[in-house]
Amino acid sequence: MAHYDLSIIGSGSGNSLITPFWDDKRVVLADKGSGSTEAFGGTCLNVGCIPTKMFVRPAALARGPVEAARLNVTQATTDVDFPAMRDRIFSRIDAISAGGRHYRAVEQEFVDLVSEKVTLTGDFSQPPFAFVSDSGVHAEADQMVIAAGSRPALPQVPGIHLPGVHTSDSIMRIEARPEKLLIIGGGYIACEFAGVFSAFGTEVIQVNRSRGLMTAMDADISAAFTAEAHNNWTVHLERAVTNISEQDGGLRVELVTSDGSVERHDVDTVLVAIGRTPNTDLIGAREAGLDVHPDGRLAVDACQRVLIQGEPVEGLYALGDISSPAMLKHVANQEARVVAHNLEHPDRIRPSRQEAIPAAIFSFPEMAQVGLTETQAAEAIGAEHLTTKIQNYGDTAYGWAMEDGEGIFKVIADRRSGQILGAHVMGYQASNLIQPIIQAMSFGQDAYTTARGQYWIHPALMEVTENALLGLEVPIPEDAPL
Ligand SMILES: Cc1cc2nc3c(=O)[nH]c(=O)nc-3n(C[C@H](O)[C@H](O)[C@H](O)COP(=O)(O)OP(=O)(O)OC[C@H]3O[C@@H](n4cnc5c(N)ncnc54)[C@H](O)[C@@H]3O)c2cc1C
Ligand SMILES: NC(=O)c1ccc[n+]([C@@H]2O[C@H](COP(=O)([O-])OP(=O)(O)OC[C@H]3O[C@@H](n4cnc5c(N)ncnc54)[C@H](O)[C@@H]3O)[C@@H](O)[C@H]2O)c1
Repeated sequence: MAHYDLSIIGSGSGNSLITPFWDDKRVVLADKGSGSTEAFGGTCLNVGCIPTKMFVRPAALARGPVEAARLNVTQATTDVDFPAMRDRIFSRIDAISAGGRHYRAVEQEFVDLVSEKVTLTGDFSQPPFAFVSDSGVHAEADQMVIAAGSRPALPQVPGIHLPGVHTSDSIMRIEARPEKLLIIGGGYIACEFAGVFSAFGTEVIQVNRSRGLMTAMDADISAAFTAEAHNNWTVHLERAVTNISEQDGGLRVELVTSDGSVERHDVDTVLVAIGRTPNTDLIGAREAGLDVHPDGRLAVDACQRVLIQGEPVEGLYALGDISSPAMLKHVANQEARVVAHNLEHPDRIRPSRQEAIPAAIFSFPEMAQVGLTETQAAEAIGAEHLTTKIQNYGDTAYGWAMEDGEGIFKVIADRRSGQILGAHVMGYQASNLIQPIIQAMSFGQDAYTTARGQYWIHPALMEVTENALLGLEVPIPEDAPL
């Protein structure tokens, strides 16, 4: 069996662990590949954040005439060339993926690349830690990082594997833009693709079993987004998919409503987006004795060390979707930076940052969030101690310029101290407007100091953020900035 200094499973965020520190050591990197092309480089690059947002941008342009009409400008989107767009996007992505594979496999002699599915094997209570590949390649190492990610969850309904039924792994490479697309799910992926394909002219039917969309977000944002989605594409709530079958060259999807009646929709394409499953089963984590949460995530301590019977194992780390409750690339990247440090400095390991984790959903409209929802904040410190402000984009100068009628920026703080507890945004550029709040929460700045301790460019859209902060009822110290 080959022996290495470092073994990594997963070429997404795991790939960034191979810093110059390892140049004179031996590293093995195993990856079975992502998506239908089994590409190197993980989810974000190949089937996740990057290609989706490369579709979101042209979708925003395709919607341009709607805003233009509000502003007395007549424009028309006359064509969306989906195949050309798809080929442009993936010609860039596939080249990056292939270059990354070549760099590790060929140019870096100290790295061995195993392009196969691997499974943990042997005793994991102490080093060396070993895996075996499907074809029988054995490798053991003094330190190991499990960064094997997650995959789309599939509902157990008949017809789920029919051609034409897609997940985010395959929908972006389809031959042609669907005429009629039924999307199952009401979370991040479902809402982003509903925004994209509806902008391209596809008839979108979004089906969710709960009473709203994006229900994990603050209730005000979830309600506002659900109302907007109803205006922009067809939304059917409180329905469960029970069957998918082939029908007249297309697909027939059967739904059961909350009162038990059955609905049928004939479409050409289905997208399933009901959450993601951590890949602990694919690596045989339970069989190797590693602690696994009930939801399938690997259990780790604050320093990302994997737990066995509640105790951290020295030199055995996990990061990203396989262990993190927040399946987000910026979270996986931060954890990778921490794990890279801990691998290189086992005598002074550090914890990963779990505070003020933000997220954005690049749908139409865009949404962003950081910190606690109002419900969570009330549970945490008592509703009587909260102050909240919902700032309409439309009540600021740039909002007038946009004739914006939908954008809202909600901020929540502790009225006793001015500590910001959370922010929740829906509207144009939500992912950017929220950044000063992320910064304030990360550096412990109170709401008033954040608002008045700096200039805000007038009349930029960022005045939405400033005004939201100024709308909170928080203490203003005597010597506060003016
Ligand atoms: C459609 C979509 C859009 C997204 N958009 C965003 C976004 O806008 N912003 C954001 O922050 N996050 C987004 N995410 C989430 C983000 O992509 C993930 O959180 C992130 O990529 C996880 O990185 P990772 O390194 O943990 O796993 P991955 O990048 O998934 O890497 C894991 C790798 O391990 C390999 N692997 C798994 N099991 C084995 C095995 N047994 N043997 C060998 N190899 C194995 C996999 O093939 C994969 O290549 C999106 C996700 C999806 C699906
Ligand atoms: N912009 C981003 O940052 C971004 C984009 C895409 C994905 N992601 C990450 O990927 C994760 C997975 O995304 P997702 O949209 O698949 O999951 P999600 O958890 O965001 O949403 C899942 C949705 O599916 C519904 N659902 C669950 N089980 C169901 C069932 N059996 N039948 C019908 N509906 C069901 C849920 O009610 C929910 O609306 C996200 O949670 C997020 O962490 C992030």
